[in-house]
Amino acid sequence: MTKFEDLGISPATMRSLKRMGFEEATPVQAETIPLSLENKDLIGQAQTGTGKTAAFGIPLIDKIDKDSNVIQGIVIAPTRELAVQVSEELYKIGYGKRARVLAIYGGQDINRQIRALKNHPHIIVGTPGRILDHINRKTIRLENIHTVVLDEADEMLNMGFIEDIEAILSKTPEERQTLLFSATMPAPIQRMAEKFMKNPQVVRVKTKEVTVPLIEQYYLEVQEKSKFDILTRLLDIQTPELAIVFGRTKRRVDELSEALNLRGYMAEGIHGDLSQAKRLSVLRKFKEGSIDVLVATDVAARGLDISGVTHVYNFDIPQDPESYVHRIGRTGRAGKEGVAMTFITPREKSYLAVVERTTKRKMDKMKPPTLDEALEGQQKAVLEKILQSIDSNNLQFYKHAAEELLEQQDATTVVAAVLKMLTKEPDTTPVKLTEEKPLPSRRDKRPNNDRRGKFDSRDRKRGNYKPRQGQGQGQGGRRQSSNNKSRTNSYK
Ligand SMILES: Nc1ncnc2c1ncn2[C@@H]1O[C@H](COP(=O)(O)OP(=O)(O)OP(=O)(O)O)[C@@H](O)[C@H]1O
Ligand SMILES: [Mg+2]
Repeated sequence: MTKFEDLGISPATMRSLKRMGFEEATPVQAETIPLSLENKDLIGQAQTGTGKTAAFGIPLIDKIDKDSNVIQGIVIAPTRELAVQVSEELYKIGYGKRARVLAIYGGQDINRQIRALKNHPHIIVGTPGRILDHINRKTIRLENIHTVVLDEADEMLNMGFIEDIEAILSKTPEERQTLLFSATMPAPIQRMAEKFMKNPQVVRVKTKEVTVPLIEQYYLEVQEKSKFDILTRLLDIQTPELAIVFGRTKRRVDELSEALNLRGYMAEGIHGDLSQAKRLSVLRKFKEGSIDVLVATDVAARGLDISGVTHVYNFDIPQDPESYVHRIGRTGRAGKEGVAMTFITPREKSYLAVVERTTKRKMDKMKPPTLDEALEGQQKAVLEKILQSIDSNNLQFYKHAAEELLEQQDATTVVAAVLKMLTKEPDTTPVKLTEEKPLPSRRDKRPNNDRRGKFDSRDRKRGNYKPRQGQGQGQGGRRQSSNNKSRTNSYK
């Protein structure tokens, strides 16, 4: 275990860390902070939820000249929600030093951002499209930048974002420090990244698995049309504290959240077509627990740190194995446990092996639960609640009525009636879900014993390499149009 004191961090930042309750550095922090303080370029790859934000944030803040009124560091993140979250964490890290951090992202009034920029932030955290807008309007100047961070670097350098990133980097000084962080770093992306960097040190925290060992991983073989009933049964049995259900498209997310509400779950959806105000309010409600199921496209797959997420359900298998790693990484964070369940339709079965090859871990097969099992699950949840209520020992007011009832009926009958009343019977209200096309079957396209590498390159040449559909990262036209381009990190 490494103490922050031993990493060469300033007393002002140490004060912030103390206030945040950080006692020891996580492995990725211990390895990268000293290098970063020496201004080395870095590629940092470490599992989800292991503190990469503070790994780049602590040295970034520490190197700020507080008395200078220019922008000195810039962090680029793929989604608006992540930009907000990272800026909040940097604000906390910079609290001791009184560093000024500003988030600028699409969907927020640009004039408001221009006014905020007049307060001379030291660090900007933003999404690529909006940062470029400000550069073009000359409302931000990057000539005094000493550090550029690409959070979720592989996502930032995939085909959808690369042009924006190149444009931003070209406006920063040559001698800048460039830091790239992500839980995944496919080799082609890493090679591309190194072009932007000077002798980058690659720090990979040595662990066997790409995913977090504390996340239990299951898959269920299901027919497309039975997915929804199975999802609700799982929710009834597993009774997550907070759950995220990932769907492939925006339409899917809308339909799923509506269907969940019809069956009595408190669910809301988040995707790139919603207004920014709506996106932030859904996320806030989820964090506060006033909704307990968040239905999301991959817009919520990366970086979001929401404590209390105990379960992730991949209602649709993700479009690339990296996305699987990030989606399930919304649970099992900062040493907590989590459960991830992935639905696989018969035609998509070959993708399972690809995901497992990427994560270097086998998923356990789970049988889809039956209605009776769902009922049992709900009953168990009620029993637990009753036991909790007994523990809280606040029952005096009810005891007289209980005694009267027990004079008329035997105890087992009374308790059974109470259980029946409290148990939510599995709801089978019919719902409408448009069927989602399965990912193209890998087997169908691979003639004879052709190995995957060949399949892959041919597929790419034909332009038949599936871009992500409809997840809309909310970067405005730029991102939308680039969505049609192929990604470099899809299933290989
Ligand atoms: N040294 C530390 N001690 C205690 N908690 C920490 C420490 N470092 C980070 N954390 C907390 O751990 C959680 C996860 O951190 P963070 O979001 O930076 O993970 P990440 O590695 O960026 O994950 P992802 O790959 O999903 O983006 C956060 O709530 C953060 O505040
Ligand atoms: Mg992160």
